Amino acid sequence: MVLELKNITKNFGGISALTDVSFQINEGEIFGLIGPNGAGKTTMFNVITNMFAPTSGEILFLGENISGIKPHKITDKGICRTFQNIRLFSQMSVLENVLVGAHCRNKSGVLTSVLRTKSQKHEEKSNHEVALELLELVGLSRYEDTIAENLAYGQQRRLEIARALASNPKLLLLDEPAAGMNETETENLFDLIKKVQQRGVTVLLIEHDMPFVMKLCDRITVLNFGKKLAEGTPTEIQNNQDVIEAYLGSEEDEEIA
Ligand SMILES: Nc1ncnc2c1ncn2[C@@H]1O[C@H](COP(=O)(O)OP(=O)(O)OP(=O)(O)O)[C@@H](O)[C@H]1O
Repeated sequence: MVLELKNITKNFGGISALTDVSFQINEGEIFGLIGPNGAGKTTMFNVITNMFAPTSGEILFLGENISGIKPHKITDKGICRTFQNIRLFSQMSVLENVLVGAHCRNKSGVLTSVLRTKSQKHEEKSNHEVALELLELVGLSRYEDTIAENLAYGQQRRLEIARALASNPKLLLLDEPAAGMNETETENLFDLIKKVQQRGVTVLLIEHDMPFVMKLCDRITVLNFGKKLAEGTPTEIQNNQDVIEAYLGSEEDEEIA
């Protein structure tokens, strides 16, 4: 098991964003976290990455309790995320963006950086190789020198995934990766996430595009008003009466089936 969330509750003042939510993600799964607006999905990502601590509950990553660990240490442990809004270094090149992500996997400290030791030069070389390989994976090889902000929207999203993968995560969290994408971009994203899975990375994603989620995910947890409403395979979720009612009752323009 890669991730185990045990009875997670998160309160913001009087608001309970998450109430007693538990679920587990197995190694190699693509796991979907869905639910109407305000259901608590992003809060769950923030709790997993320790942007803030849960009010109560436990997070186990590869069997280790990671509650309370600093966010940058979470990356070292092997969890990396993308955000709802694109957060690239817009004035840096495509390759440089991925190299920044690769920096997290380095062992060199400040002194070795200054002295440019043999081991650091070796690290730089291997970072460069890894970055090029990841650009190939996400289909951006020929844009390595392009300034990130000049990429098309779907390409920027794929670059974010390459940057996240550069830290060599075991678990990748994707927050609405298909948001704002056209049909072709969404299809490319689908293929990319499958390839990420084939590399042995476990994926947890939040997504509102229901056909995309249902086709892509191995299992899904549904949140509603901060509580777990259902969990199961895409088929089980699509046929779950509580889920259907929650979505029919929401004001969103999304359908579960
Ligand atoms: N930092 C915060 N401070 C106060 N309230 C918050 C904070 N973050 C989230 N909330 C509240 O927690 C609840 C859950 O929000 P959250 O953003 O996790 O939902 P969501 O499922 O990700 O929604 P969406 O699909 O719209 O992104 C909401 O009522 C929200 O207003």
